[in-house]
Amino acid sequence: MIDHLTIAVPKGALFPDAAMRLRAAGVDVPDDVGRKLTVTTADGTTLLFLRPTDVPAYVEFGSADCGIVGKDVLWETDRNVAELTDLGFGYCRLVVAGRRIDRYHEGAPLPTFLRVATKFVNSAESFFAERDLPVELIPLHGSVELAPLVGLADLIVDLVATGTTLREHDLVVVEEIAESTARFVVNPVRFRAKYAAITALLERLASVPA
Ligand SMILES: Nc1ncnc2c1ncn2[C@@H]1O[C@H](COP(=O)(O)OP(=O)(O)OP(=O)(O)O)[C@@H](O)[C@H]1O
Ligand SMILES: O=P(O)(O)OC[C@H]1O[C@H](OP(=O)(O)OP(=O)(O)O)[C@H](O)[C@@H]1O
Repeated sequence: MIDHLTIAVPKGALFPDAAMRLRAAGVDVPDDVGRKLTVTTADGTTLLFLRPTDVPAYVEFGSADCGIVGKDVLWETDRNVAELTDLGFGYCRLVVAGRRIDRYHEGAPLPTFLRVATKFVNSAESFFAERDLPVELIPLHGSVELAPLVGLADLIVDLVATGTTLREHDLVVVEEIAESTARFVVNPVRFRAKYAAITALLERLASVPA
């Protein structure tokens, strides 16, 4: 009997490359997801279209057998999913950034009690803790670059891809924390239960160049 897979597919920035890669691996992903939540393809594969940060939850609880998600999301989650491969696309860097005018990137002393705005609370906390820098983290959900411009924070920790958003707001990278790309993740129990179907998909995904 063939095991049909349910795959968690990220919407947003990762969707075009994730869809292209899945199609090259033989999964019939629609071009336009629009407001669709899920589709089942002709070969019986079910696709769930999710906010990227929700992918690990759907995979851990087994609502999806496997999925695609940015490494940056995995840094921030305690969800029990197994990362099987680096898919290579969705490259971006998690960085500490600040206002050019503050010259932190040129070694200007940081305020004693730094305020740092970010969506990446765990990564930021570990980064500053390793450097013994006391910080007050301000968790935000988006438009993080605004925080230093209006005095909410001294620094931000955020993703940078092209660098356009930083440049347009006269912000600069102070330090790089890590690099992120999209990963193929699985539910560890489902991996054993649907080993043949998941490894076949993994091999097809991994054989397509990024
Ligand atoms: N320039 C970029 N900026 C942000 N994320 C990027 C970029 N390039 C690639 N990515 C990847 O895309 C993912 C974010 O996608 P997107 O911006 O669509 O979601 P989001 O709205 O920030 O997330 P969510 O809705 O889950 O909070 C990141 O997790 C990262 O892996
Ligand atoms: O270096 P760039 O190519 O300019 O990309 C970086 C921007 O993209 C992301 O924002 P996103 O579009 O996910 O919006 P949000 O974080 O404000 O939700 C990230 O948080 C930066 O703002």
